[in-house]
Amino acid sequence: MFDRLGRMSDFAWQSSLLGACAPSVDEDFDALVRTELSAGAWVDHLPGWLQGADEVFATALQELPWGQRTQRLHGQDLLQPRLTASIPVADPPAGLEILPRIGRLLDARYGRHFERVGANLYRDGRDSVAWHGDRIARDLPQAVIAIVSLGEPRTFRLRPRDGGASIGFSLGAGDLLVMGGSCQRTWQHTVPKVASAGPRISLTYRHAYP
Ligand SMILES: O=C(O)CCC(=O)C(=O)O
Ligand SMILES: [Fe+2]
Repeated sequence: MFDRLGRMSDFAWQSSLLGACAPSVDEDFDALVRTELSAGAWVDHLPGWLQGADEVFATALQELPWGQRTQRLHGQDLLQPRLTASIPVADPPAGLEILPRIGRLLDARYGRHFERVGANLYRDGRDSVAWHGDRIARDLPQAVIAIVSLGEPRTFRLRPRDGGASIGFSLGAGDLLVMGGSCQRTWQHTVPKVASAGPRISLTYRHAYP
């Protein structure tokens, strides 16, 4: 797996040279669009919220403690088809000070205290996450999970847990997508495999689940 990661380091180094600008976000969340889903679930999308996403991508790729974890499927422990890392929002690695700034803005807007960032690295189109509701939030009546997308675009899909048509969002560099209400209980989401894709990192902000 690390040769796949190695190739990406070159990509990150190049994009940080090309696109360097100090990262910032729009504090007013102008241009945010909410989609009401069924059963009290909703999803917010704000394209291009984070300016300087390429620099954040490059730093996150270098500095986060990436690992490939296993998941139990049909009685077998299988490697997950993506790399992951988890850090406290308040204490990011050097160069990622934008992460707590984003956390404070999300806290204020969504009325939660986002404590941890779960980062996911989709090295190419073979990496993915299957249909799921986030386990930690599945038993809560209401939960908010905010995702900031970095790197190359990938499709993020949502579908009602009980069946029905899915809806898709193309998440590009700097996009914010927030799932709320009953979304983790009554809907599922996925980032499906695709024939070809460049590397993407998602930063998933999660609050405490008492
Ligand atoms: O990468 C994404 O946009 C989604 C990640 C996700 O659903 C998860 O980590 O639970
Ligand atoms: Fe998820």
